Amino acid sequence: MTIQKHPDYSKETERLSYTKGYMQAIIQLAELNQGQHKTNLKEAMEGIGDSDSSLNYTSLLATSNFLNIAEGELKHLKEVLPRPYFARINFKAADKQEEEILYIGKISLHEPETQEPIVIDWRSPIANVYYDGRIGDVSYEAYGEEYEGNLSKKRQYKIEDGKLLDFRDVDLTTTDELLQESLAGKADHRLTEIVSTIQAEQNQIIRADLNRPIIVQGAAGSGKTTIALHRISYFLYHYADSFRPEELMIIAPNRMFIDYIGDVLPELGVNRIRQTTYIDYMQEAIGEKMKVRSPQAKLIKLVNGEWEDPTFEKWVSGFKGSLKYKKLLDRYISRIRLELCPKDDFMLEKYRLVNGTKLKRLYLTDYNYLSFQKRNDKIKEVLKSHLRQKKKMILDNIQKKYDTMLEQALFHVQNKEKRKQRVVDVMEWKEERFNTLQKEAKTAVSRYMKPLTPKKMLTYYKELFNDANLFAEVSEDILSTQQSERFRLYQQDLLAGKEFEVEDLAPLFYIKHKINGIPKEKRARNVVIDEAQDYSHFQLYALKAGLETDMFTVVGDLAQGIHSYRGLKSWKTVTEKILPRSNFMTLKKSYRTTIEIMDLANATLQLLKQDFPTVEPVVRHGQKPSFQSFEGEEEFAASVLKSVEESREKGCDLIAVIGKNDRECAVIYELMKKHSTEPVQLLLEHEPMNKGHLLIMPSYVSKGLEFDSVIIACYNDLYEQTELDVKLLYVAMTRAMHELHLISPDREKLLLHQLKEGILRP
Ligand SMILES: Nc1ncnc2c1ncn2[C@@H]1O[C@H](COP(=O)(O)OP(=O)(O)OP(=O)(O)O)[C@@H](O)[C@H]1O
Repeated sequence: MTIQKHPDYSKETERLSYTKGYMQAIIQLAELNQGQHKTNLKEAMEGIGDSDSSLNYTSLLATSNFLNIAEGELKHLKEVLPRPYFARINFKAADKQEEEILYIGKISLHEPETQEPIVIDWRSPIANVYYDGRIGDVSYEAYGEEYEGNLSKKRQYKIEDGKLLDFRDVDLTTTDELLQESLAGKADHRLTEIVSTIQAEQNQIIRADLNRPIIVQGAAGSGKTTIALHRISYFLYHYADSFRPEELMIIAPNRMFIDYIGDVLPELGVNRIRQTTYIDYMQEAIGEKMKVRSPQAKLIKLVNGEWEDPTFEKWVSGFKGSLKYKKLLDRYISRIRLELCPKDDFMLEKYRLVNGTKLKRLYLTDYNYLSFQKRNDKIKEVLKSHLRQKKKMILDNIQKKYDTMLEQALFHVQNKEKRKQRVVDVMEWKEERFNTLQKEAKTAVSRYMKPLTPKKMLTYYKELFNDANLFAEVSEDILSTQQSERFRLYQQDLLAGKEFEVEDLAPLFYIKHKINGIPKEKRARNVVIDEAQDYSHFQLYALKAGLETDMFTVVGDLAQGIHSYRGLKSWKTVTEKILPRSNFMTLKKSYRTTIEIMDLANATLQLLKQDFPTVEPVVRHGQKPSFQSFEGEEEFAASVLKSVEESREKGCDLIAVIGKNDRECAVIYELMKKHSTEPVQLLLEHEPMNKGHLLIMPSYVSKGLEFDSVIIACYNDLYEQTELDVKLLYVAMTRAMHELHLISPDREKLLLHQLKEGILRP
């Protein structure tokens, strides 16, 4: 049946043009308001969207005043105009007679007079029943109360450029066709908003308790990044009155990611939030000029097999990311605290102004919650205030003493000459005494505070490794004597070269927090961390401590943990020790990849010792992955080109050739430049992609990205059955949305020989 023949078609088209007319009117009015042309409003109104009688002048005027729209909102309204809503629900609240028809879109609009909703926002409490509720009896929560009702219809619309193209009702029996259609789309629309097709398991995460941290373990392609961004939008909607977007910070793995998400956030009505990478943020917050080695440097060396002693190098990274290292630093910080803590009495000449014990107590107990620098500032204030009060008293006493002396001179010295001399002397002594005291008083506080002022934070970090005895003491029963000394020398050597590893940033940030405090303007109240499996325990802990909040949204996938030598191997410590208030949730379905590709990726994952759950692809079929072997350069190039051609024929735009490492990719790139007729781009870092080019990149660079078609090419550097190689292969496979091709000298080089028959195309 064509949609035009649907009995509701004309009602639906009328509704659409009514909504659009209303929105257009508001847009024009808001623009008029903004232009301060209110005087001619009435004339200007003539001819505006008057197709519907309800758009009368008064109602619009009220709306325009009521909606004295901010520029950003107006822009958003214009953006949603071509698709004012995407779904509707028929809902009868338990306490009402009438069923309501509610249209769901990306903004909310109400009739100003009747307050009847024209469109409700997807983030509003009642919209939850669209995402969560099945047809029938449902409930939703709003402002702490539970509301019940009956959902009799869920209808989805396909509206493009303001035209109604299709609509269909969703119930228990129909699969979600809109989702299917959306997933069949192209990769260059990646990370668009998915408000119309959010799935129940994803909805639960978006709407999970906003006052608690959340940790999401989500399979590759399960929508972690997408869902994190939607949760931000949901959060800001709910706390619009009490939370400024600037107080929310997304920490993305690299700049490329920020470009990606940069497109989606405005579509979700989210502006002005902070977006940064871990390294950028750390450097900014630490506030010292530092040379930090590339975060990929270690991994690349590891993948290329270039480490002299990989076991030790991995151990160093692991240790620096562990809470044991935090414990070691805590001991060191404790010593610094004692060094900086006031002990002596605060004196002005022979006068004791403040008792040392009191100052010590203030520092160690009362100001315990503050950084050392801030405690220092407070102590300084205490000293200054005591000095101010007591100086006057001391000066008065001196004054009295000399007055008495003067009196004695005047009345008891008989000899005139002697008396005169005595008076002059007393006056001079007094002045001298006053001057000395004043001078003393001027510098008393700074003299007292000088030895208590913290050194530069980087100096402290370096000193820790330069002093063998000190390090041995603070590492006692944390590291063995041998480990301790080897680690100390490693660090000493590293820092002598004025370089830091990424793993040093969390310790430095933590020390800065304890010693100087992280400046308020650098802190955030709510933090979103993507690709969290690449973070270490200490990184997460330090962020929580330094930002002084546990309001974190942490999303990641342990199966893609290619940095697990420094990162997480399980979520246990994070949920139990670092973010104990958190909700832990999982996403098991993959929305990116076809069943056939996911079968292969799952089988590859099973080669690992660690037991990762099988990822369930949503029902979307495609071709089985292909495998081609080759002999020699010519055959290799021909195989890649054949895969590219096949993918292009299937309509794939974004195609990536993924090699194991940068070495391999450089070779493939040269070969492709020679043989391919299309332009080729080599991506060794996270840099902007030239869409329309054939992209060549190492497996670790592909993490977090997605392509219509992926060609995994193994020319020289084979994948071995190690944890890292299997994960790299898994990451590469799960980048594919529609097509996957594998090329290597033989199956073994891609670990395919271990897989059961039938997974690959014959
Ligand atoms: N409910 C949905 N409706 C439509 N598309 C979706 C939905 N959920 C996820 N997707 C799509 O699935 C793809 C994967 O999403 P996303 O990149 O957020 O996943 P991820 O879990 O972060 O992946 P990875 O860990 O592999 O990088 C994207 O193209 C996204 O648009």
